[in-house]
Amino acid sequence: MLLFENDNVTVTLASGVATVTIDRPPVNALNRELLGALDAAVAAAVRSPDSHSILLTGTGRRFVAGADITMLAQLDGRSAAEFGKIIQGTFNRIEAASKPTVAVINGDALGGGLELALACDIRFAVADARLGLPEIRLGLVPGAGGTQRLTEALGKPRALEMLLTGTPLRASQALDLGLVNGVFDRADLGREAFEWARSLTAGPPLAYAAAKACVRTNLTAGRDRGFLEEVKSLENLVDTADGREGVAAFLQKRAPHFRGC
Ligand SMILES: CCCCCCCCCCCCC[C@H](O)CC(=O)SCCNC(=O)CCNC(=O)[C@H](O)C(C)(C)COP(=O)(O)OP(=O)(O)OC[C@H]1O[C@@H](n2cnc3c(N)ncnc32)[C@H](O)[C@@H]1OP(=O)(O)O
Repeated sequence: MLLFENDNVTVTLASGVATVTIDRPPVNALNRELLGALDAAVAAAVRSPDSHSILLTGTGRRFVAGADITMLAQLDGRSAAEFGKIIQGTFNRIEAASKPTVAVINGDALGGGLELALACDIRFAVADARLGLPEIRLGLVPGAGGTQRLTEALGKPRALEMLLTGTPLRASQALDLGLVNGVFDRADLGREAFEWARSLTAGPPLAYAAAKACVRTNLTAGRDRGFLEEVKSLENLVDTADGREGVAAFLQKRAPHFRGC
């Protein structure tokens, strides 16, 4: 089932999994039009009552090779800052999506491409993918959240090593460092990622959103606020049908049936 379609982005829905596919040959480079379409596509996936998890991937043998450098060359300082705010906004909305998001890294994820993957909750990569932030080699710095999210993911020394050298990680190195959750051969990546996402579809949507909010609160407002978010989430969840259903199903020794309310 097709949830969204435009020149460069489509969203299909199958078995409760929405798949957002970026298609802008030759390397899925990001420009304003693609970011607008990506924003609308992810919003459609989040809005659909039939999607319970969201995959983001690219066509061809590259995930996303970053912002469109040809477009960047036309920018001055003010328009560069404007573009930075646009791309940060899109990626922040992806990070804040109420449903689990999975980056299916089907090839090189460089610059804005890795920044997009970093905005997702889970990352699976194909074995020959490279993941890096080469902006320093352009005399720039990542402007779509990469300096923040890479540091959160790897810690300051490893993040600065990647930021200052611009040298990408191979997928196996990214796995060893915990930057990705899994690495697969190209023939297996799509199926493995889809099955992982589908495994979540019978789960409790409200609790998924709450778990993501708790983690995000720690990252944005600190640990103490994160503890408070946990307590607030439990207070809200326990008064929902799903919050009662999970415990009742356990005590009745049956599978729970969560309905997202
Ligand atoms: C002077 C004013 C500057 C103003 C700057 C303003 C900045 C504001 C930014 C705010 C938001 C920041 C977002 C983000 O942090 C910034 C970025 O993402 S910068 C880009 C980072 N990415 C890269 O540096 C990757 C560059 N590409 C490569 O390393 C290689 O191309 C590759 C992807 C590893 C593939 O290599 P190859 O297989 O050898 O193939 P080619 O190199 O020949 O490429 C094939 C084809 O694709 C074109 N291309 C590749 N990458 C890009 C790209 N990012 N944008 C546009 N086009 C790209 C390449 O030119 C080839 O085209 P062809 O020659 O065939 O027409």
